This record gives sequence, C-alpha cells and structure tokens, in this order.
Amino acid sequence: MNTKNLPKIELHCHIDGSIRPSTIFELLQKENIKVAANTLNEFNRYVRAPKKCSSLIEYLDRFEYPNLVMQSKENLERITFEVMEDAAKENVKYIELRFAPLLHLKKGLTFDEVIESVLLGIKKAQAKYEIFGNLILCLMRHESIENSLSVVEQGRKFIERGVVAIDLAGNEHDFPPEIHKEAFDRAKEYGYHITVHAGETGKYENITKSIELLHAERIGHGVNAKDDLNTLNSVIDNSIALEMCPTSNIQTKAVDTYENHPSKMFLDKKVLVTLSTDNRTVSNVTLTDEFNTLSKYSNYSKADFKQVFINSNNASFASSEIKLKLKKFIDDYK
Ligand SMILES: O=c1[nH]cnc2c1ncn2[C@@H]1O[C@H](CO)[C@@H](O)[C@H]1O
Ligand SMILES: [Zn+2]
Repeated sequence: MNTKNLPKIELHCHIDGSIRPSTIFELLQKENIKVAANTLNEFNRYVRAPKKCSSLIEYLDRFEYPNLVMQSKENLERITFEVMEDAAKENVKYIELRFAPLLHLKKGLTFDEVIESVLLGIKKAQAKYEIFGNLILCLMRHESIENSLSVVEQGRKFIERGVVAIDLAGNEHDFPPEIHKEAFDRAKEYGYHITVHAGETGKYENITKSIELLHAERIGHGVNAKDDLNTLNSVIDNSIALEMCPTSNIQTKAVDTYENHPSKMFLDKKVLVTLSTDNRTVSNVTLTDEFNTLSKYSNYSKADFKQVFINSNNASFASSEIKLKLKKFIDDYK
C-alpha cells in the first residue's frame, strides 16, 4: 500500500510543534538569537523530543525555540505556509492547524495581527496547493481564566474567517479541564466548535469532564478511554471523534509501545478514530509515517484508512461545502 499517495485529513497539528527545523534555525540566526548549536544537525535535539520522554512535561520543553521565532507577522505567515506545504506534499487535503495566540505577543504584535498572519499563511498555501486549512485557537491549561476568556473574546470576530474552534492544551497532569469551564461555555455560546486535549496523561476522567463540562465535540488523543469502559461508552454514545497521534503518545508515555496503541481496537469498536501527527517537528513524524507505523504494528488495512478518512471528514470543523469537496477523495481508496 502506498500510504503517501492516499488522500488524508489531519485534524490535530500544532503549528509551533511543526515548524521545519531548518526554518527555526535560520530565523534564530537572522534575528541574532543565541543558540547552543553550530549546525542544523546539532540544533535538531532542541526541537525534536526524544523517542521516549519522562512525561508530557519534557515533551513540551521542545516548544521554547519555536516560540522565539513566532513573534513577527512575516515569520508567522511563512511558518504556517510551510507547515501546509509539507502536509500538501504528502497528500493531506484538509488540515486543521492549532496554536495558542497569546504565546505570540512577546515582541509587540497585537492579537489580531497574530491571527491575521497565520490566516494569510493558510490562504497562500490554499492558493498554491490542493489543500484546505482552518485554524483552532488553543487555551493553555496553566494560564488564568481571564486569559482564556480573552482568547475566546478576541478570536470571535475571526469565526467564519478561518478560525473554527477552541482547544485546551498544555500540562494536563496538573490542570484539570474544569478550571476553564467559563471560557468553554462562552466559546459554545459564540458558535466556536470545541475540541479538548484529554486522556493523554493517565486521567481517563478528563475525557468525560471535557465532554460534559467543556462541550467537547472531539477529544485530542483520548488514549486513556482504553482504561475505563464507561468512558469509552461515553465517547461512543456521544459520537465524539478522537484525534489520535500514536508517535506523540509514545513519546509522552501515554502508551508504552506502538503495538499497545488503542487506535485500531477503538476503530474496530466503531469509535470515530481520526489520525494526526500532533507535532510534525517535535515528534519527527509525517502523517504518512504514522500510516506506515499503523499498518506495520496495528494491522491497519486500506479499508481502515478509508474509514479514518470518512471519520475525519465527518468530524472536521470544515464548512459543508469543503466537506462535500473532500468526499470525492474517498473514491481514491477503491
Ligand atoms: O500533545 C500535546 N499535549 C498538550 N499540549 C500540547 C501538545 N502538543 C503541543 N502542546 C502545546 O500546545 C501549545 C500550542 O500549540 C504548544 O505551545 C504546546 O505547549
Ligand atoms: Zn496536541
């Protein structure tokens, strides 16, 4: 099976975790920001996480350098364009990119400038390649509720201009979902779609909390649903799609081996499994790599990948017009 040629949909891809290392290195040098590396090869270890980290916290350390170069309009636009370009070149036809806008206000950009630059990068990539993109705004778990509310408020005017949803990302171990309930209530009221990282660091109860308290329509990862039948049933009964990212899950110790990753077991139980990279650079992975790994270790067949494409299209936050266009690619799985 040539997995690269298969049309794909990616619903869970962090922009800051997916910048080409060569671009980060080049921009750091251009902006005279000190790096403890002389060559790109040496630099890689600062932006790629080890195959196994001690925890999600160590994995999240790799976002420091990317953030330093995501503080100008030009850089934000270029970086976003390149992530879309890399995805398009491996036949990703639709991608939902995500990032936390408040992390990019350190050198004077306004909130609107940050969002507009990223949307421009998406627009330019759409014009050049056969790919569509939309944007998800991440609230960070360790941040204050005031900050979360401010993202929801300031992002509102971009709904239907490329921003489609609100997410909750960061350290799940120490910051449970309910802290940000008010922001998610407001997001729902304003018409954002909602996805939440949950069940990545051992706490399956965060999955039901995210569905019941934060109005999640999709769950980022959700691997811990394998540990509790009620949780898994709640995911199935509420038609919640899981955005699963096997390599990232192994790095963060959500799962110990590829063989034990639950995506195929969930798929066989008719859970709405979707597949993504999470962070193309931090996890050093493409979506094609993930497909290859899954066919090798979890026995994914072409029919399984077709089901994943269908699940992804149904669960995407794209307009019905784009969903209809994406439907045509299902025929390529015959
Ligand atoms: O797998 C993950 N789990 C939780 N948070 C994450 C993951 N990957 C990235 N981020 C966090 O999301 C922020 C916005 O893109 C990143 O800066 C990173 O801190
Ligand atoms: Zn993520």
